[in-house]
Amino acid sequence: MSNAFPILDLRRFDSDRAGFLADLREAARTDGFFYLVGHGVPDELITTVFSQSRAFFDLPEAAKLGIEMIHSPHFRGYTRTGREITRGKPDWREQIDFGAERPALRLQAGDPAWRRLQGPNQWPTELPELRPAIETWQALGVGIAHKLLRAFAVALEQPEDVFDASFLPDPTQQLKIIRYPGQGQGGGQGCGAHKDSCFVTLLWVEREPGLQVERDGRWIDAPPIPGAFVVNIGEALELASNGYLRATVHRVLSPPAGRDRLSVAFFPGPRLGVTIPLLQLPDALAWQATGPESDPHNPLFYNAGDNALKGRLRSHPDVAARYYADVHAPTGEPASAY
Ligand SMILES: O=C(O)CCC(=O)C(=O)O
Ligand SMILES: [Fe+2]
Repeated sequence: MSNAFPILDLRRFDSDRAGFLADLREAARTDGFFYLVGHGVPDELITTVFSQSRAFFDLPEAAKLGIEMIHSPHFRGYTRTGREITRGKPDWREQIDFGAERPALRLQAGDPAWRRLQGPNQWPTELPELRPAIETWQALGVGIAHKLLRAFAVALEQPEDVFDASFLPDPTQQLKIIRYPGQGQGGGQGCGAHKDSCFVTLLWVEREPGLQVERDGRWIDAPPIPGAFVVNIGEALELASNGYLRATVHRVLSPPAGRDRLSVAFFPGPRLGVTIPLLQLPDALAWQATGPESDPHNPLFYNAGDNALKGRLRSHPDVAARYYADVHAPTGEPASAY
């Protein structure tokens, strides 16, 4: 059976730019999901990250809880199965969230709440090899994302560096290592339907299928392809392109009983302080840019920090309650109502 989503080779951005951009534009305008090869991430790094991830998830629960996210106002650390919430329901997955390793910002009264997002990670001391591997993955992922952003810029008939000032030198670098237990242990919703808030998501799935993409009200399977990232457009690109590019809703089903599913999801996003630029598209494209989707359950914000924080507060109500009890949605509701 052929794949529902195209396979793009990133090397063609240099060797066959016109052809690559035509394929990218087509992929971006249809589902906003594609597979990416020619990305340059070495096999050994992938093997190390998955073997270290598995070793972490195999640790006794008490050890994993030593780095639980509730200890971090920056939404870093371990989340137990069933603790993360999507569309109001628990996700049947356990994970560690990492971000860019930076010191927490000095906060003053009246500072915007998103300034609390920056800070250090929580690394498991039992697995010293995990940290350098994740940091290498983040660095390579930023390079891939930067190249993709340049490609999207040209595809949108913009200056090639139009996103650079919103991304570099200190992009948002959220990365999750995730384990989905098999059905029968409470599973079903591995991860509920959602959009990602970043520019583009670079997802690597170890081997199990389960990811599904919404197309015209139906769910289309996006199984892993060996050697390829699954790439999808995030809300920041939807906002920048006034909806010409769409962040597509997707979800993950729990694997069958007796199996589990590991993935590494990297969400390179705009720098926290920036306003996501609203691009002036040429007329030929602008008529198809009908504005970002207006969804009362998922307001989109041009302020990158507000948009990133929205997703974190909604997904981790326990962390939100502990460190962000003072934060309210623009409508005046508590943040949990986002
Ligand atoms: O694990 C996956 O396959 C995708 C996870 C995902 O969509 C997310 O965490 O945003
Ligand atoms: Fe996602």
